[in-house]
Amino acid sequence: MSPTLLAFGLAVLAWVLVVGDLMRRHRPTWHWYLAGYPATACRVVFTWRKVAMLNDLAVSKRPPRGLLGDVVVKGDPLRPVAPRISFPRATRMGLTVLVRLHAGQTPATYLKAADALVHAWQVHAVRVTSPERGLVLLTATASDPLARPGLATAPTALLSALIGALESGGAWVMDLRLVPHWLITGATRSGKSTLLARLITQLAPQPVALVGIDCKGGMELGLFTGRLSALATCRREAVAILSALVIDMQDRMAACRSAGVRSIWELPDKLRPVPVVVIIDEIAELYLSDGTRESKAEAEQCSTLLLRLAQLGAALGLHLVVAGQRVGSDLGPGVTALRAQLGGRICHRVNDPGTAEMTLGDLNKDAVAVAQSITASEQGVAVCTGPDGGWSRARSHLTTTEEAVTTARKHAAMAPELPALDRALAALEGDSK
Ligand SMILES: Nc1ncnc2c1ncn2[C@@H]1O[C@H](COP(=O)(O)OP(=O)(O)OP(=O)(O)O)[C@@H](O)[C@H]1O
Repeated sequence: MSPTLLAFGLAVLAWVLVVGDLMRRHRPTWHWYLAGYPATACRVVFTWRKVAMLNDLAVSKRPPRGLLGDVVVKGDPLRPVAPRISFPRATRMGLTVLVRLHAGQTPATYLKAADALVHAWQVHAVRVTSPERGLVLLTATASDPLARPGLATAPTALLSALIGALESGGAWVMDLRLVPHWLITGATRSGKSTLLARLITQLAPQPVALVGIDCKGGMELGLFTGRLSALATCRREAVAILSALVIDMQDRMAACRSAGVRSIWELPDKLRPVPVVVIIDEIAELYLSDGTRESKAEAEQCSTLLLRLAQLGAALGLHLVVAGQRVGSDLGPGVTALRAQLGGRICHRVNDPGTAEMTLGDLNKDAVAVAQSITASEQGVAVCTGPDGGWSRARSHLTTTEEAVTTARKHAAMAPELPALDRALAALEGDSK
């Protein structure tokens, strides 16, 4: 090889590794394609064999036991071969590598090695999926796309809300027609109320009744009073509202039965009752009791009513969005049963592993670990489940208090009247006088 060619080759390599690395750290997308990607791709290709060996991804073609005379000898055979990989393919946020599994390997081995890959490739995260039997797809993201998420867009649809951006750069959408009930958890200041505010501002312009249950004295959901069809600010009011909703649910059932349909969506437009979304901020307030008989009875009533709504409400246009700092079976016997009915899950930063496990553990174990790694500075970042059963990191769009109040005022006239709920709240006032 001529010295000029060699010098040119070395210069290109140096540019890719040094400049590329700098740009990768502070990149907009074009920098990533231009420089960050070549540097990371080189790192993937050149480190693959070593990383595979150190993380037990490489397998020797020789058997781990052999005959020495009449003696069977066991041990690690020499020269393990790293699995074959495709050339790293650039994506907007990072790169992907397809790995062909050795016979006998499963994606679980690669899941365990994901952390090692993050360090070896110097990227923000590596996700492991298996798009096809025998193949594993390693998706590396160069830097955290949720640090400054772009404004994602999504088509508008009834009962569908654009919440924010997914780690993949796509839109984070909560579609209540697809997933009727949701559980949202997160420690204090993790972004739950902001997410609820975003949900309400998205649903506010739609022909949907919004009912708030905020037993923290209505401090969070009180901002939306104008657009809410009813608001409960203490557990007594919550019981009244939930009881009225259960009666309304029975009326809806009767309407479906007499029309010979199985859900309100099959009813003709004129007969279809308005969909209702019940938003609960701080579920613990509904379940905790101070030990008195009255308080215990109230908590049990709440638990039963919520469970009934969750079990039967989906087809009848009654949806639950339940948020809480901590969700565990210690809150009450009904909590685990309710959780099973809340198919959509969103887990912000949590203080105890139990809450992350309770929110995501029954759906996906890897998601629990990722939720636990969310830091206090990542407000609004959460792990959310998708309609396909998968999960993703995501960040809600920041909805300011002013924005929330303005939207609620603007669409106040759209709030459908729910006379049964008004009557139930008025009866309570009458009783207390
Ligand atoms: N998506 C987001 N992007 C940026 N900042 C956010 C986002 N969501 C929330 N924050 C910031 O985090 C702060 C706390 O959020 P929020 O009040 O929603 O937390 P919370 O979980 O409801 O807390 P608490 O349980 O104490 O009410 C907000 O004031 C806001 O500044």
